[in-house]
Amino acid sequence: MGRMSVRTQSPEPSEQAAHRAGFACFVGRPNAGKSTLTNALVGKKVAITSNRPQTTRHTVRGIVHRPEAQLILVDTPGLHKPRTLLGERLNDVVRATWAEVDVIGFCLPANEKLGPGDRFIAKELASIKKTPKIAIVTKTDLVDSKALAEQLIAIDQLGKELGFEWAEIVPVSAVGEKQVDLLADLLVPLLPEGPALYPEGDLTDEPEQVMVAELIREAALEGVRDELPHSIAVVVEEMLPREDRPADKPLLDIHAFVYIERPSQKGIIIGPKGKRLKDVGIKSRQQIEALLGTPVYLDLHVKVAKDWQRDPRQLRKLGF
Ligand SMILES: Nc1nc2c(ncn2[C@@H]2O[C@H](COP(=O)(O)OP(=O)(O)OP(=O)(O)O)[C@@H](O)[C@H]2O)c(=O)[nH]1
Repeated sequence: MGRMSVRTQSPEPSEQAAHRAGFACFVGRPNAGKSTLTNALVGKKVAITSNRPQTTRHTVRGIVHRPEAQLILVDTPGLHKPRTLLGERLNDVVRATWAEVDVIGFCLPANEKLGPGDRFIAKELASIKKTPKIAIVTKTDLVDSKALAEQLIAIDQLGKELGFEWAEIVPVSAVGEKQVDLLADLLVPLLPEGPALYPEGDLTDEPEQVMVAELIREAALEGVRDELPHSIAVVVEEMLPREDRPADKPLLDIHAFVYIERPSQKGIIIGPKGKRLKDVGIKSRQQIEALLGTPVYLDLHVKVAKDWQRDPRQLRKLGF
């Protein structure tokens, strides 16, 4: 076996390191732990996580502010074998993102053997020559040290097979809060020198409407993912402060549509006597209020957008 550098310690900071700022994105199979890792690095919930694949439809950025650097995380949807027009568009978005960032973090769960899905992504990565690639072994809390060592070797080997060297191979656990800071330490030197690109305190520049839509979508999918895996889209039509409210009692009116593909799915979303939709409304309203820090009146409507995953006009309307 040739040289393999697996990091468990931070590099020594040099005396007067120049300020750096730039973009990183995490790629990897669905469920690889990208969103959870983004949240762990940023320290606040900005991306939506779930235990089911492909919830990260939109590019969500989290920003790590440090005295010596600003690391902007771009969370892309998972690259996957396209079966629909939506799938193809998503893959285009992913590749465009990869070509623009300063460093790519390839997330591979420690507890799952490398598979065809990983190789598919790794091959695509290999074609993006100039961007440094860090292999991030996620969920290390789920395996013992022997299994972890085997995974590290397999990942090193994968890079060699495809003709490139990982800039680093870093084992992390976002849930166990292990080596997450180290990962940031290793990403920062790969960023270009330059001033901060965002004001301190900014955690995300994702338009609020998109984040609100994601929260509603997440709540709407809760418990019915098996029945409606990828058939829900949420569009926030309007977000306006209610007029004539006293300054100390503001209210934000939010009108949103939950799109489903078929009329038969309406019952699943709405539930008996509308109870389920009501619960979805209550749950997502609480999260939106926490996110935006203001009381919210949430108005949800369910609409059928037939086969929206295949129709370019619908896709545009839904922001793809
Ligand atoms: N034990 C453990 N579980 C983790 C860790 N990181 C993520 N998970 C779990 O793995 C599942 C997937 O994590 P996500 O962060 O949603 O994965 P993702 O790659 O963003 O998934 P997509 O949005 O589907 O692409 C969730 O159930 C997480 O709780 C970790 O460090 N340890």
